Amino acid sequence: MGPDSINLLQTSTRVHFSGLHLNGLEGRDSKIGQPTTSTENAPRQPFIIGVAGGASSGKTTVCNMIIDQLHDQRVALVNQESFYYDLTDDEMSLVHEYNFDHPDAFDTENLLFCLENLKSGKVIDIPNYDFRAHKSILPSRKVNPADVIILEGILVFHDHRLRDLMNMKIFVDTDADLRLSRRIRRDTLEKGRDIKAVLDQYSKFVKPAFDDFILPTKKYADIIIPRGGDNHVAIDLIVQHIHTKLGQHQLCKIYPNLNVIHSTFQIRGMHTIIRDAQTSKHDFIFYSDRLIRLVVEQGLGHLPFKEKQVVTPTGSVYTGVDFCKRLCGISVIRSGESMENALRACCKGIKIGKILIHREGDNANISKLA
Ligand SMILES: Nc1ncnc2c1ncn2[C@@H]1O[C@H](COP(=O)(O)OP(=O)(O)O)[C@@H](O)[C@H]1O
Ligand SMILES: O=c1ccn([C@@H]2O[C@H](COP(=O)(O)O)[C@@H](O)[C@H]2O)c(=O)[nH]1
Repeated sequence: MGPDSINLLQTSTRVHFSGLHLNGLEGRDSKIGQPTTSTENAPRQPFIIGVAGGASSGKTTVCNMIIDQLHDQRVALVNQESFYYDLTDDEMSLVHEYNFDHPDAFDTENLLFCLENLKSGKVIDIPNYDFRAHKSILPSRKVNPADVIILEGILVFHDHRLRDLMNMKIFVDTDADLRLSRRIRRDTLEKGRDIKAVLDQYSKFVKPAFDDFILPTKKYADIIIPRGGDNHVAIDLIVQHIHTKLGQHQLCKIYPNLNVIHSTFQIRGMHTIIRDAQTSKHDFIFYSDRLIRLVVEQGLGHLPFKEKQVVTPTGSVYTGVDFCKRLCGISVIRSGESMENALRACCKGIKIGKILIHREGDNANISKLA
């Protein structure tokens, strides 16, 4: 662990807190949300997470739990095992002698190439590695650009170029006996291997590679999760952190008093409809009105209020707030007056004034007529 670690958990020498280590995460992912240009269309840098740990430690389980909780974000999952080199015929004939746990078993150059392309917003083709054939088969898997990219695999922290691409590094730390028992169960039941072959591979390659290559990369982790998918506290904290980083909208960096409404599938769905060239005028107006209503409701939430107590029908006192009085709306003529209906629907009896912003002649003098 680096000297700048923030410890939220124990090692033998550190404070025991909750089941999670954060090693200098804060301020690290400065690439996220950094304004490159001032427009909303500027491509947002995806948040790249690396998830490493021994075989059968629960990496996939942890990734799936994170993905489940990031429901309103676009997430791309990339497995390092998709990038195993194809075995040659000679290697196939001696497959029991092949070390699938050595860093050289992976085509790391291709993995880097794919990840860099995905990061820059391109659709990528990921090889489809077949564990029975020990080679990639067609068709490959298309992966679309995403807000969050998760790279999972036993050795994803081994190459510094991969580590450098990551905004967050997670190490799933599960006891060796549990990893072995899960591996025996998985390889015998799901992969149809016999138990002797599984144990031989484990003692010959899996365990030595864990000690020599995987465990030494634990020091690069920002977060170490003991007990993998059983550690709900750790996963909740990770998801919260990702949400915070993704929530830092580009424009908020430039305009600190800008409030960006939290996105949901509903909101993204409506944006999809109003951007679609095929959408009818009727639907465009309907969904624009719904979106505008959300903006108006959100805006009203920022107006001042004062505390107010009321007596409920059951006679108890409820301490609430009173909306501020003397509100009026100003509608800008020629902007389509698009927010008027929503404002009237939200604020009973509100008075709405009109303002015309009018350009006179070619000298760009702007006068306001109310
Ligand atoms: N917390 C857990 N409790 C019980 N079984 C688990 C747990 N986490 C993972 N497993 C099982 O262990 C096996 C390996 O888990 P997986 O998440 O695929 O690990 P990895 O991706 O590290 O190989 C799978 O069969 C999975 O269902
Ligand atoms: O053809 C293969 C390729 C890999 N393995 C083993 O898989 C694990 C890594 O996968 P996890 O999902 O992280 O468990 C690794 O230990 C390899 O030994 C294989 O047996 N055959």
